[in-house]
Amino acid sequence: MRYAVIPAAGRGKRFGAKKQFVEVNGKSIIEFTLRPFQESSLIDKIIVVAPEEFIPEMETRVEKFPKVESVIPGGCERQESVFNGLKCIQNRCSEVIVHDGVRPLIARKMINDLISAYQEYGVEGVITAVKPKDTIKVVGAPLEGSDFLVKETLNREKLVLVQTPQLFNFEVLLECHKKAAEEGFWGTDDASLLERYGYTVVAIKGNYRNIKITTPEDLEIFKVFLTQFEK
Ligand SMILES: Nc1ccn([C@@H]2O[C@H](COP(=O)(O)OP(=O)(O)OP(=O)(O)O)[C@@H](O)[C@H]2O)c(=O)n1
Ligand SMILES: C[C@](O)(CO)[C@H](O)COP(=O)(O)O
Repeated sequence: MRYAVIPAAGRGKRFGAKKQFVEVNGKSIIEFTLRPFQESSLIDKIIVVAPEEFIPEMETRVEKFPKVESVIPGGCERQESVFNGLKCIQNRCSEVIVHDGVRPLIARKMINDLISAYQEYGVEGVITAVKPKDTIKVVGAPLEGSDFLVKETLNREKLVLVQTPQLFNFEVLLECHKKAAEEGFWGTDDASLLERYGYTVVAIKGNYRNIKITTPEDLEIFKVFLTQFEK
């Protein structure tokens, strides 16, 4: 059984609102995100993770997606929200795709590519990533009046910008989440937990259009990409 766990329990501090519920053309961001999972024949069930006090609102938003098995409460951090999702499908799932609720431009092809790569490479995790286009520097505490003190420049040929969806062997991901919780380790994505505990993760090409709506300008970019998506 292949589940998708969709963490959508963020508070939207950087955006200034719960962006998963923001509407564009009469549809909320979470609805855009769920559609390809609902329509994919390769996904059996979906778990949506929501802020506890917004579970009723989320349940209304997901009514038109019959694959959504349940809407469950999230935690303080994204990692805790995903962990809650994993715990509720324990013993019923062999593979799990984790995808941010606020990456609404995921295409069905990306889900297919991820699953094909997982089957082809036989590794514990497959993620999606794109190459950085800008120069990336490490910074330290700012000098007075500046924003950052520049320390060094990284070789971008060795870097990728990681997206979701990410696909994992369910038991491995659950075990890694348990260990991380015990150790108090917090990763900014799920693959970082597998890396920490010695499992193999490979990356396949993501898509520059698969943006994460984080700050208000991302919503403007989403609207532009959406017009192209729907053409
Ligand atoms: N405790 C949390 C925090 C985040 N998320 C989800 O993880 C994804 C990526 O999180 P992010 O973009 O950081 O969203 P927010 O946490 O809402 O943003 P901020 O950090 O600005 O509050 C989003 O789908 C978000 O809803 C979650 O399920 N539980
Ligand atoms: C998981 C993720 O989308 C990969 O890029 C990202 O790390 C989530 O970060 P956020 O700060 O929780 O939005």
